[in-house]
Amino acid sequence: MRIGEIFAQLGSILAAFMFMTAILEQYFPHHLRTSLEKHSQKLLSFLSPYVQITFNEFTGERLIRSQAYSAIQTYLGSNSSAQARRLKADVVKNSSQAVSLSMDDNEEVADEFSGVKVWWASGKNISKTQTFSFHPVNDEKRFYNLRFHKKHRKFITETYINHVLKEGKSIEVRNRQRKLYTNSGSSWSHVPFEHPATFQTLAMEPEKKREIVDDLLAFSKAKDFYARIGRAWKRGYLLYGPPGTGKSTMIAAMANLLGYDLYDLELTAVKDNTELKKLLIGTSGKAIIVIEDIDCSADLTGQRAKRREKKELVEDDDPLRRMAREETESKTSKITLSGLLNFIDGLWSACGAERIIVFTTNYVENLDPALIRRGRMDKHIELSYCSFESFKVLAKNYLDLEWHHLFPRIESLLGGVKITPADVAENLMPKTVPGNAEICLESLILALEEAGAKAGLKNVAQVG
Ligand SMILES: Nc1ncnc2c1ncn2[C@@H]1O[C@H](COP(=O)(O)OP(=O)(O)OP(=O)(O)O)[C@@H](O)[C@H]1O
Ligand SMILES: [Mg+2]
Repeated sequence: MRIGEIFAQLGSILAAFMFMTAILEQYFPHHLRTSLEKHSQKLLSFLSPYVQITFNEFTGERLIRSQAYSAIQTYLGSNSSAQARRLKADVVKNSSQAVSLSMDDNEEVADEFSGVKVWWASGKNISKTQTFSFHPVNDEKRFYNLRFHKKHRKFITETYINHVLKEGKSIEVRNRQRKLYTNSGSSWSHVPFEHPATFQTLAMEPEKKREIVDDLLAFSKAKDFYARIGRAWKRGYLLYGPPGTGKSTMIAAMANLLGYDLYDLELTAVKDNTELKKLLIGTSGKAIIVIEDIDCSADLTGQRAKRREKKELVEDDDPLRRMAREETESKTSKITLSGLLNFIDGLWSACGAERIIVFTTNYVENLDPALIRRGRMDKHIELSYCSFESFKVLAKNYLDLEWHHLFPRIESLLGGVKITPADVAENLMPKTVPGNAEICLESLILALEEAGAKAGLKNVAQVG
């Protein structure tokens, strides 16, 4: 058939359709028309081998945006931008992406999963109820239609839809702008979390690094496991080691690896256990809660009492006022170790999921064994002085060097000197523009020799 004939036939079909619609509109009352439409649709779906499932954008009477709809939208994102002819671009709040693309209304894209082909179509209903308002009311209700062959019904409803929702949600998590929370009083305030640290750039022995990464990834995927064994989905890490060995850097790398938010809990700013409770309940899932320098924080009571005494002496010598203040202050219970442990163990279990708590300290030996026993702090990680393996990571990061003729000298010096990765990093910072690797490595060798000489002097003094 020639093109012209095809168009002519299409035209006559369209004309017949319009004629029928006009007749229907004119001679059939509204309710008859609706029932006719319904029956013809039923007939069509009876004859069709395809099944269709609709996912509406808004659910329930309070018109809450459906999580399934937004997960599907995200899931279809890459498919849509590759297949659909008309796309919608949106600036998404709380997302690290500049714009997100989704298919426009009345577009269709195909998807395939485990060899089964399905089609997703987007559409919108415009509500027919017209209410008078000074402000135009947007009554569009969007939806996605999932169409598939009826022989795959079981697979689609039991496996495919779950896969789409899970994948969509995890893409949402990966794309969202993560936050760094800090506490003031009993509330959190936040800024965007933009620390660039990754495990790749963290200087550490490769096997140890691998083990930590595996542990974190296993945790993040273990929702069902934790549910099955009846434990709260949380994990505690204790990072210990001298200043400048990468504890804080590792926490940022953890957050970047898992896509979690960071809550930096400053215990010295928390008034009492009630405030602590509020703060911890106020944290969301997919979060790392960090308490840095726990050895200093555990001694809170003493520090605060001392600080208060000093302040009172300076600020207030009216005995009546001082007595009144002392009375109110003695009423407020302070943070105690048991308050903290309660959360880590018990209360927390009841009020949330997928949380990692990280404690850091420079002096692990000062910590109360009750605080760090396994189950509370599941994994103890020592960050230590710079080894040659760690140095190689830093050399790659800072100088883009895999090997250099000065490396053997540095290796032998590192064997006998304690230097932190922070100090090594400082020496590897470019000193000229453009950077010169040799100058940096020589500056590091000098620093190592000086540190070696100092340590030698100390040893001699000790022996003497
Ligand atoms: N293991 C490491 N890998 C990569 N960089 C590191 C490492 N350790 C330290 N650094 C560098 O040194 C700086 C200080 O490190 P970081 O703040 O992580 O140390 P820290 O162990 O938390 O110290 P502190 O005990 O004083 O809090 C970081 O900005 C980072 O650039
Ligand atoms: Mg730190």
